[in-house]
Amino acid sequence: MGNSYISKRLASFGYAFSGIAAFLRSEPHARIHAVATIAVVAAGCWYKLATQEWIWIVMSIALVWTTEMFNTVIEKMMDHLSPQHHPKVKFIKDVAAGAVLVAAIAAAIIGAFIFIPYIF
Ligand SMILES: Nc1ncnc2c1ncn2[C@@H]1O[C@H](COP(=O)(O)OP(=O)(O)OP(=O)(O)O)[C@@H](O)[C@H]1O
Repeated sequence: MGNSYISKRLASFGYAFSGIAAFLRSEPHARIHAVATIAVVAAGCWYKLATQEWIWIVMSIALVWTTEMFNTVIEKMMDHLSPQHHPKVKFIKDVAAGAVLVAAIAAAIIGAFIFIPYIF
């Protein structure tokens, strides 16, 4: 019983990782986020950020990735459930896209607060 519990939990991790891989493979936006993430982490290492600064950077990166992943899920779900044009689908997709924009603006502001003093 213990073994089957652990193997089920491991399988769930496997599905979650394959979800991340599928997101990276299928979505051009995901690859843009991956490049941006690598650039920000490289800059953070270059400027030797403090622990508090890393915490803000990691939270910002996670916020942008999670909102983009949920936005993709909502888009795919609506395309599957309601392929025809509908004002409610427009509202759902636009609000989901707006959530990504809010996260991206917040991440850009946090990035500016952290990196501008190092750069200048
Ligand atoms: N079924 C629909 N009914 C009404 N409006 C829609 C519908 N599908 C898309 N739209 C409108 O088109 C916009 C773009 O939708 P789409 O699903 O192509 O997202 P996208 O941001 O272009 O996605 P991606 O670039 O990741 O493919 C939506 O935000 C919405 O305004």
